[in-house]
Order: sequence, then structure tokens, then C-alpha cells
Amino acid sequence: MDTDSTAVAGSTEAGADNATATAPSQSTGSDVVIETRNLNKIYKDFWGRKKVHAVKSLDIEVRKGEIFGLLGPNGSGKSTTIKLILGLLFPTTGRVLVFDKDATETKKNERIGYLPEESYLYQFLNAEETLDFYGRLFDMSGAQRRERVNELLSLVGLQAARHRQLREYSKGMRRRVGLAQALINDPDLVLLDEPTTGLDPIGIREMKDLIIALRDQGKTVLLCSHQLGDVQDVCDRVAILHQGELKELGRVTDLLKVRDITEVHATGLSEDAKAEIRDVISRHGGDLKSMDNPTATMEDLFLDIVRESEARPGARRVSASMGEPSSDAAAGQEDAVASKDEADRS
Ligand SMILES: Nc1ncnc2c1ncn2[C@@H]1O[C@H](COP(=O)(O)OP(=O)(O)OP(=O)(O)O)[C@@H](O)[C@H]1O
Repeated sequence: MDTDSTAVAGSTEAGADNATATAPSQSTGSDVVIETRNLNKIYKDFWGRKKVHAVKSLDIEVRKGEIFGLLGPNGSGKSTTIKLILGLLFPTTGRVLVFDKDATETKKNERIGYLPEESYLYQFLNAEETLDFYGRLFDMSGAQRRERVNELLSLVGLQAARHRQLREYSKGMRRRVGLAQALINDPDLVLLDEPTTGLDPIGIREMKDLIIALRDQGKTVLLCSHQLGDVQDVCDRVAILHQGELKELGRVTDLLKVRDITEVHATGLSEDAKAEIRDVISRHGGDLKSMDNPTATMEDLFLDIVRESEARPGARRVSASMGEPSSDAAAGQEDAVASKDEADRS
């Protein structure tokens, strides 16, 4: 954790930026992978009477090479939208186009990988047999399957467990084999429903890195998740649904920007320099909201501790603050402990 950097957050009229955060940018047309046009899905009962209007007049575009997040509370229509994209459901009205073809054309699914919320895999097959089975469904040759299965098992970190039956797998391992299965056909578009469910913080970090790696390979990723922190970390753009309606759409960085606060991060500032900054903010009519050391995320802290424990097994000295409110004195104590730890190691 960097305790030497100072974050200043001030609010000024001049700092306000009134640009709208939500205007979808113009698309060129050719880079659109998924397009929904005035899409509606009404579930009906046995007698054809309207039961639930699950998706209402939805217009979204997912572009090539982006990670697009579909967010919304339970029952907001995310899974229904994914099923419409896969062609597993027919729209009541409106259209879904995937790779410029109607979503009901099943041929386009050859270019899609899908990780459902729950993967129903054969529990008595091992990971290698499972992936080999799915490779056969895509008519891959024996040599192609062997190469692809090896590649995917390495990618999702299951090489060592490749010969164990899936019924012995942990939740996180099952999620990873599910992802490998979704990638067997080297798809251009990957649909991920709650990809981080059941994973521990290390697994979550790895899954997020994998999703980013897929985008870096030029693939398009659409993901649904309730884990908003994960969505914030990986998604380029998000759509937020509520009761089937689109409520917000835009780039994550734009949607989350607090427009009337200016943030400055600096290292090596003396107390005099900080006082001068306070003075400048006040002279320019700004209102200093905070001037403090930034905090790391809980994920960074957790991963640092696990990596350090793996590199240096044995008892680890816990933080000196022991949950007390932070103070300069406590920070001094932590520094002292850190230097003692360094001395103990060397
Ligand atoms: N087969 C169905 N028949 C009738 N109603 C359905 C059916 N499937 C879903 N619904 C309803 O449609 C609405 C949207 O459901 P959907 O599963 O798409 O939401 P979701 O956003 O994926 O929810 P969750 O986050 O819980 O997975 C809900 O009111 C749900 O009860």
C-alpha cells in the first residue's frame, strides 16, 4: 500500500463539467456484434394471456472488442435478454441481430461461447474428457481437440486437476471448467452469466484477468453480474435494466465520474506545500472536501497478504493498528513494524 501519496479532492464551479454522461456514441455499423431493436419479450400463460413483460423496448448495441456489462436487480430481464441473443427464445416484438444475422439463426451460435449461471456438466467425466466431449460437438479433429483442451486447461488453471472427476471439484473449479467449455470453439463473442459466482478473491481476480485477456485477443464479451465491483473493474460499457426497461447506458468511466470534484494525487508533499494547496483552493473559491492518504481496495490488501504468505510461509505479523482508528502515531508504529519485519527477513 502506498501511504506516501496524498489525494486532494476539491469542488469548484470551474471544475464542473456538464457534458452528458449517458449519450451513446455513434456507431459505424460494421463494428456492432449484438444489436437489439425495440426488443420486447412478454411471457404468456397457457391460455396466451400476458404474464410478465420481461423486456421492454430494449435498444442496445454491443461493439466488437468491448466488455459490455448487463446489470440490474433480480427479475430485471438480464437472463431473458441473453436467451433472446442466443435464439433460445423468440422476441414478442422487435429484433435481435448478432453478427448482422437474426438471433434465431442458430448457425451464428458457432461463433458464440456461453457460460450459464449454472453449468450442467457430466459429474462423472473429468475436465479433459468434458472438454474433449464439447470439442466433438463442434466437429473438431482429434489433434485439434488435444491441442485446444491443453490450451484451455492451462488458461483456466486446471492442468493439475485434469484427470479428476468433476464431482470432486470445488465450486470455483467447476466455474473454471465451465468457462473452458464456453471457449472450446474459440468464439468471437462470449456471453458470461455471473462469471465470478462461487470464486474466492484469488479466483475472482483470475477470472477478471481472463475476461480482460479475452478482450485483448479481440473477442467481444457480454457479462451479467450482481458483483458491481467486478463489473466496474472489467467492463468498458454497461447497460442498467430495471423491470425490463433500460435505465442507463454508457461508458463506465463516464457514468462513475463525479463531475464537480477535482482529484489530485501527489507524492513527496511537505506540510508547507499542503498548506499552500489548501490556500490556493480557498483563494479560487473552491471548497476543500478532503486531503488525505488514499486507501487501497480490500481486494488489493487480501491478494498482497496471500501472495506474501505463499512466498514466505509461516506466521505473519498482523497490522499494529489492530482495528484502532488511524492516526499519525499508529502510522509511525506500522512503519516501525514494517522495518522490523524487513530486518527479520534479511
Ligand atoms: N419462463 C418464464 N415464464 C414466465 N415468466 C418468466 C419466465 N422466465 C422469466 N420470467 C420472468 O421475467 C422477468 C425477468 O426474468 P429474468 O430471469 O430475465 O431476470 P434476471 O434479471 O435475469 O433475474 P436474476 O438476476 O434473478 O437472474 C421476471 O419477472 C421473471 O419472473
